[in-house]
Amino acid sequence: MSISGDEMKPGDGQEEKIFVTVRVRPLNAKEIAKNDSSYWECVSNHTIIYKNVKALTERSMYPNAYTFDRVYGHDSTTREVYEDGVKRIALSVLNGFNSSVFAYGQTSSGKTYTMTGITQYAISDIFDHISKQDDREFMLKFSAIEIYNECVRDLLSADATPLRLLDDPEARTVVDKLTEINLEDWTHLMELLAVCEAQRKIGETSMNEMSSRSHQIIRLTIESSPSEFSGIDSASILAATVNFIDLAGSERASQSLSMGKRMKEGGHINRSLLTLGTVIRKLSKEPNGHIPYRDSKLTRILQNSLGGNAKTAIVCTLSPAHAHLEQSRNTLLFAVCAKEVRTSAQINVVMSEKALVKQLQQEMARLENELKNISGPTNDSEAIIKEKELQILKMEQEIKELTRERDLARSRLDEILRAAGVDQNSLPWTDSCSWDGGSSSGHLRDSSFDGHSTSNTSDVAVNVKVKVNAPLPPIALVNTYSFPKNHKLHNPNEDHYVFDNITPREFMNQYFGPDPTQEWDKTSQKARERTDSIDSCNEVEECIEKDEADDIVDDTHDENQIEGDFGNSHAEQSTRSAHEDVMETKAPSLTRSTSCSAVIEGDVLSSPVSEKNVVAESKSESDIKSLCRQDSQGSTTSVNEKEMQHTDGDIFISSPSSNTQEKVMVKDTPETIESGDEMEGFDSEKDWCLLFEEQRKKITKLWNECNIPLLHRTYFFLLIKGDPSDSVYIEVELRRLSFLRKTLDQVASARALNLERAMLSRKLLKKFTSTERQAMFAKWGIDLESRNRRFQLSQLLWTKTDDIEHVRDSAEIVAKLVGLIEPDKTPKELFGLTVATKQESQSLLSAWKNNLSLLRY
Ligand SMILES: Nc1ncnc2c1ncn2[C@@H]1O[C@H](COP(=O)(O)OP(=O)(O)OP(=O)(O)O)[C@@H](O)[C@H]1O
Repeated sequence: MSISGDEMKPGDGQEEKIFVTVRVRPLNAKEIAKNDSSYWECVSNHTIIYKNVKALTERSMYPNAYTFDRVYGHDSTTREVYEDGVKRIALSVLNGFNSSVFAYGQTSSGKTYTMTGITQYAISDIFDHISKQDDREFMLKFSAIEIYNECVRDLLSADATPLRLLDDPEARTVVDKLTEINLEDWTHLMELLAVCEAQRKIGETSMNEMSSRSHQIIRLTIESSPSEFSGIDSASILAATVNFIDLAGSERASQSLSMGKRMKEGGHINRSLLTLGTVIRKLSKEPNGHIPYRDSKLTRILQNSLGGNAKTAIVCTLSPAHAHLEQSRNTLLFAVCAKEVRTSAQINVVMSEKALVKQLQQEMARLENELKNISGPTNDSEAIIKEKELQILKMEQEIKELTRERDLARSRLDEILRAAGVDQNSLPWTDSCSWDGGSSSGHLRDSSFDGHSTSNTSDVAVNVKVKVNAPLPPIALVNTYSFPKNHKLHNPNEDHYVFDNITPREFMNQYFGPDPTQEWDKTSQKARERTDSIDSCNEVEECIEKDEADDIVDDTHDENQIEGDFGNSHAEQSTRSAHEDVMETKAPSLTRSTSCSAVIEGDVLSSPVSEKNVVAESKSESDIKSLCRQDSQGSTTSVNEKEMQHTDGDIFISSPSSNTQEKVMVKDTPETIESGDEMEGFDSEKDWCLLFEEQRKKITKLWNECNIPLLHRTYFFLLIKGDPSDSVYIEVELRRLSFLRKTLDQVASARALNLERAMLSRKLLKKFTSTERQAMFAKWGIDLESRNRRFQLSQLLWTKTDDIEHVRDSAEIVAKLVGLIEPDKTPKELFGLTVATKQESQSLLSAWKNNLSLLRY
């Protein structure tokens, strides 16, 4: 491949000096006729001297000897000039290097003569070289311009319109709209050269009958690529140009005798050559300084050849005539400067246009991928589909989980109701289609949850383990529970209602009122803490009137009673301990009614049942004839062992065993207990004892079942004296506990049901967008800020979505029915839900349309 041994890799700049040769033509006929003689002699291949003896003896400002890369005398041939060095430069184009060969010299010095030969030799060699290359494919493009009077003209075009010079991105000057012809063969070349010669401005001067009046540049662009990659778009190619430049000759107007047009031409020629000389001089002296390439069209076009990416050879032609000595010396001075100029040629590897497009496309694809990685999929529809698919999977998992939770909740509720003896067939959820027909649904429809506040149970403790004695009507499960009046909605926003991630218990508390049982454990714990510490018995102290002088009660017997009758082990211990401490350290006197009131009206229990009413309905204490108390060992102690005294309405109980007295104030009882009537209403003391034991067991059992705190048990214990007068308090306690157990059972059942429904309805509502929900609620007149409305909504949705597997379909159907879905959109598009077919959707729709009325109030 290598033509001249200039094998280089792309990008490796090869810096080298311009190859400068000097050629002296022979004397022409006119010069011979004038007896002129040649004083220039090439004394070697590199040195030329001025051999005029007279001149050698003169003190001249010009040197007499000049050395260049090659010098040629008058007898040299153009072939020799070409072969010795110019050829290497010119043919480097075949290796991908830009190259330039141009002739510089005064008019009629032989520039055209020399360059014509060099151009043809070089192109001939190029053809010859290409013909020998089997492994590469070549393409030659031929173009030609002339610079005439500072105008660029296309020599291959009949249009004489000057062409513009443009700067490409790599700061190279290109000729705009220049004709480029694919060179086919030698004959084609000759034709083109002939065209150029015919087009070029040539004029007759006194010095040259065929004087070139313009600078001519013939450009050959050679592109080559390996044959194995021929036709492959991605193959890279070598592309370089070789310029053959025949400059116009400098001339002296006095010598050329030019006038008018020729004088003008000469002026342009000289100016452009002067600029060329300045550029060469500066490049040789100050290559890094400012180089005035743009001062002329010639230097602009030759910029790359003179100081850029090219290999350059200059042939300086001399006229041997003595008459042209000054111009010859100027030419030699130009040559001297030129040989110091360095260029830096590098292989030009360019992409084919198709390869370039393909490379750009690949780069675009890469950038798009990077963009996707940064901003996610650009295809919105694909992203939405993927998101919806994920939502479907998540929803299906939620449905499964919800189904499991519902089944668990239902089984627990069934268990409770079964234990309570409730007819489960009468419950509303047992028949999802009984909205209109079933009595339970009728209750639901008519129920007003705000208006059925039968009891304030917010402070009632509950641990639902009891079974109710009578079947509870289904509606009662709902109606007996009402929202505490002081309950505030934390956030009435319906989205919050639907999407908050609160737990079921928090959810119920927030939207259906606080769980009346939730504070109970705290209260119970609080009670334990209070009874565990004497210092914390403030409430007891409030109930005790201190009277250190008298009214000391011997509580030894009572302790035994607590242990045996009313306390569990913990209660026995803690209560006794507290009571002992109270008795020992403070010697309190107990105010019976105050203590009872504290228990009834205090923070432990607050029953809507009036104690006075209960007492009024109870058996009169005066009817109780006798009573007894049973100690922990089962022995009985007669009430007669105590002496009861009445003073100003106070009852003092004396215990023989302790010689202490207990002062009991009875304020709320309808009547005071008369001494001597203790056994009234009882056949015998034994009857009282049996009754007392029976009631004691009931109370103890209810205390445990209702998880009554120890504080209350302690207070109640302190009320009990062991005589028939206790029956009033025992009766009250039993009624209160029974009511409590029943109420809490109802509350628990209602809450369990409501929770289940609320959670399911919330699940259903989540199928809709916020806008859809708001439109739906607005259409149905549902105000979520109303607790009642919200509850009704949950009941409605519950009824419509009894089967959890239908929740999803219900969401779609409901949306369709309220006209929220655009007719041409499938539910899947709107909700991302899995509905197998459109037919399935339509069948579901028609099925639900039949129950359209059910969806409206
Ligand atoms: N080396 C040479 N041997 C024989 N004849 C030559 C040689 N060089 C030039 N000539 C002849 O000299 C004449 C002028 O040459 P040429 O036209 O090439 O000069 P030029 O430098 O191109 O002049 P111009 O600048 O005016 O165009 C021509 O007739 C040409 O044939």
